[in-house]
Amino acid sequence: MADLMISSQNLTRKFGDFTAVDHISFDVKKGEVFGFLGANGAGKTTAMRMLTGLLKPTEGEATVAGFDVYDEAEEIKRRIGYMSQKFSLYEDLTVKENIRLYGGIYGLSDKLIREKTEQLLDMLEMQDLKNKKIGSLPLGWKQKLAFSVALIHDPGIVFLDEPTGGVDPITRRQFWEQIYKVAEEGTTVFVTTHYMDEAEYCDRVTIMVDGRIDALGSPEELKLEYDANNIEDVFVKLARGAERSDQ
Ligand SMILES: Nc1ncnc2c1ncn2[C@@H]1O[C@H](COP(=O)(O)OP(=O)(O)OP(=O)(O)O)[C@@H](O)[C@H]1O
Repeated sequence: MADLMISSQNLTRKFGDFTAVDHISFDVKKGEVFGFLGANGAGKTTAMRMLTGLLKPTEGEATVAGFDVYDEAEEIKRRIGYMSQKFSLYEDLTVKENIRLYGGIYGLSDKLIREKTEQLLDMLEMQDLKNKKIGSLPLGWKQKLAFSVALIHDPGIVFLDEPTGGVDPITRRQFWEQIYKVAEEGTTVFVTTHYMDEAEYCDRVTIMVDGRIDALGSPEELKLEYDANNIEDVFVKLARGAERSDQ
């Protein structure tokens, strides 16, 4: 049980009469790269918001890093990293200022922030860019930096909401190398994506359709189960029966 970073049983969220997330159940182990797939509107962001302590579930149970999503949301927030396309770095601040800002938000001491800043700039080979405003950097660099900043407080688990949107396949591949590296070091990675090739890089994936988890397993298991050549085929077979209009 100590190795379980997420445990969800029948987690559900309704908005009025509409069920955005419908009784989803799954576990995620420490160090696992867990992919969350689904068409637009399937319920991925709502599920992620419940697991990160930002939104109360309507029913069901879930723990993240051993803490309960209903009563211990603040504990959860302190122990997770979070990166989304929408909430990211401050464009008007420099690379170094962004790192310092997030270090402060996550409660690191000034000394640790200085050390982490140097480590991070070296690791990302961004020393020459440290005084450049974020707004002037290519999207791929911003994503790599946002990912590293989400890990600055060494959380046990990081949630990534469509982290690689809008960049080319080579830049996406480099981003995934960063993901593997932190997973090897023991950090759990929960990632939503709609890039089907990225699903193949995950240890296990779930596919959400109309708020439900319709498939869950390793990419190999799912391809066998659905008699498909790749995850995209699995996804198409499942999504064909979907009802939500915005996909
Ligand atoms: N606050 C809200 N009030 C009412 N309906 C909502 C709310 N948030 C989400 N929904 C609805 O719940 C459904 C699931 O939305 P959600 O954003 O979780 O999907 P998603 O899979 O993350 O899609 P996307 O990739 O487009 O973000 C959608 O039909 C959406 O319109």
